Amino acid sequence: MSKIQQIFNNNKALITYITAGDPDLETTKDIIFELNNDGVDIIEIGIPFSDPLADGPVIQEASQRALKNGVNLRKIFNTLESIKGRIHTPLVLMGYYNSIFNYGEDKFIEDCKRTGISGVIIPDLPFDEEIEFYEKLKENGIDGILLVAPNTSEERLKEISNYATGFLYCVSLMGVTGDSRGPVEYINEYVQKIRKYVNIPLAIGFGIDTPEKVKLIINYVDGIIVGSALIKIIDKNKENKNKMFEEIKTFIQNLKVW
Ligand SMILES: O=P(O)(O)OC[C@@H](O)[C@@H](O)c1c[nH]c2ccccc12
Repeated sequence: MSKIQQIFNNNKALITYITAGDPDLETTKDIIFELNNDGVDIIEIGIPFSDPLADGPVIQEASQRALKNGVNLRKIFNTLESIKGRIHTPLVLMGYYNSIFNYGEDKFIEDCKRTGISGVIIPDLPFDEEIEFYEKLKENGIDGILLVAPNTSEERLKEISNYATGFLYCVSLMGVTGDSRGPVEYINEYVQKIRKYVNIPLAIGFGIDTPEKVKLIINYVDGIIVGSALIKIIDKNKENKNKMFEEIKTFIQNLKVW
């Protein structure tokens, strides 16, 4: 059982997303330590990209800020290398396929392994577009985390169940990240449909930004993913890191309603 899957043993998981290099990589490092100490269960680290199709304005802007700072995958891996062994929370790298393709798939996998990355999420790379890549990840002990959306067919869920590892990322609505309409009222039905075919943990993300929302959905799922709301806290406090870490701590504590 992978490190990620173990997290879900008798435990609901709080998964948080940050964009690497926003506001800068040194701060990203400190934020990772903070989240690690605050009891976050899995940390998603986003590779900034110029054309982030699935992202709403908050994460788009975080990406822009990071890119302006010259952040790239090589520098992200260097940062990860420097904290290796000091973080117990599993780390998941999330990025668009273009960044990984340009970096080189094999080099990417090697560097994930070298820096202790537990999983990878590539929202624009369905498993059957690059089966070999996903198999290579698995051979190297890295979970290739797949996504489903409310319009994913039962046929497709069946196929996905053969490949999905770690947890399944269930997008809460047809939209982009940070869409505060999510999660939707049909969460119970949505999750039950998926569970008919998929027997790994289900985590839901997109639009989860308050403890009230978490309370509404936590009983149906195995984990929740929070991104934009955290990015807002980081951006708002970028001139005062102590305040940033204080606010992150409180935010995380309040989200853990279970
Ligand atoms: O920002 P939100 O609405 O809290 O959703 C999580 C999301 O940010 C994170 O998992 C994510 C960031 N970029 C993505 C692209 C596709 C899918 C998911 C993501």
